[in-house]
Amino acid sequence: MTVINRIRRSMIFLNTQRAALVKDAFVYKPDCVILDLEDAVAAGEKDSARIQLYQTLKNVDYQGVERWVRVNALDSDLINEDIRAAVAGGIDGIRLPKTETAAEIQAVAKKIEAAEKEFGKKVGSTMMMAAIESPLGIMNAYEIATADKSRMMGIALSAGDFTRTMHAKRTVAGTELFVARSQLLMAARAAGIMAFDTVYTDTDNEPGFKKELQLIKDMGFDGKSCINPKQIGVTHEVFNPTVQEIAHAEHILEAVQNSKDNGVGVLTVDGKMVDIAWVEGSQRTLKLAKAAGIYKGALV
Ligand SMILES: CC(C)(COP(=O)(O)OP(=O)(O)OC[C@H]1O[C@@H](n2cnc3c(N)ncnc32)[C@H](O)[C@@H]1OP(=O)(O)O)[C@@H](O)C(=O)NCCC(=O)NCCSC(=O)C[C@@](O)(CC(=O)O)C(=O)O
Ligand SMILES: [Mg+2]
Repeated sequence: MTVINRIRRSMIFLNTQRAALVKDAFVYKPDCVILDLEDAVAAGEKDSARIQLYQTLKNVDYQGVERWVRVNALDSDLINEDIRAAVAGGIDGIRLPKTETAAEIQAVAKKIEAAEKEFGKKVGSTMMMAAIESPLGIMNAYEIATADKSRMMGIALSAGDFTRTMHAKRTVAGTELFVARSQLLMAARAAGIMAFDTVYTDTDNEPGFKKELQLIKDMGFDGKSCINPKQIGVTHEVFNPTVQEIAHAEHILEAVQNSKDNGVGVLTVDGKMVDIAWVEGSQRTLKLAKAAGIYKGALV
């Protein structure tokens, strides 16, 4: 699956209403940018933000940073023009906010296909991701994740709207998000697509942000939606495999290979039991490290 064969630790929201924010965001080296036409843009500025979006996509070289557009929701009267401008500008993917059903993904995929045809783009070349922001969306996460097997790159949790619709309160521990995070992750893994965690709004609280990053990395998320450039470096730092994780993964792959040659199934590596079930995770660690430019070995 080519769409997920890429590292996406950080996706930073850029408010398309503000030219100064969108024109050189690539200098912060995020893995992806999300040019926002939805909630960051004031109601009276939607048309000018969309024009700004098109000009940006046409004129700014994002230097390899993947470019996504968060369009307005399917039930808005803005989404058709949002998709046309994004596709005409040559976007990599569309992020649909407030997704609740597979039918919504299929309806948006049709609109994207129509825009690809209208603007002479290869049909199927625009990826999609769904932001899930409500209990109904969480209940339908697997159907959403599998609604379009060729376009869907990932699903993302959006905690601001999720806690609103749950009548819940964001807490430091994140207890209110635990089930939603787990269910969204399981849906993504079962569908074979990527999973992204929600934004962290307390931008001056780096220790708190780091703790949340460690939690979601350990749970299995692929990356995080960000809102401020100062969140990018720390996101990469936490998501990148550590020196110890890289060394341990190498030891496992070498030891399992040797033990296979010697007819041994279970063994001890760095003091811990290991068998064939550890191989895939170790390969993933090394692939991630290679994609991040911190592993040059030949084991993957
Ligand atoms: C929070 C704040 C206003 C703080 O501003 P401040 O200016 O106080 O920040 P400072 O740190 O002082 O900025 C230092 C320098 O960086 C520049 N700079 C700042 N932010 C930048 C950025 N994003 N990109 C590039 N550049 C940036 C700034 O211009 C300055 O440049 P300079 O003046 O040259 O030094 C600002 O960050 C911001 O607007 N963030 C994006 C907010 C946004 O898009 N929200 C919508 C998406 S969430 C949502 O909708 C909820 C969700 O839907 C989520 C989901 O779906 O997942 C759900 O339901 O949960
Ligand atoms: Mg939201």
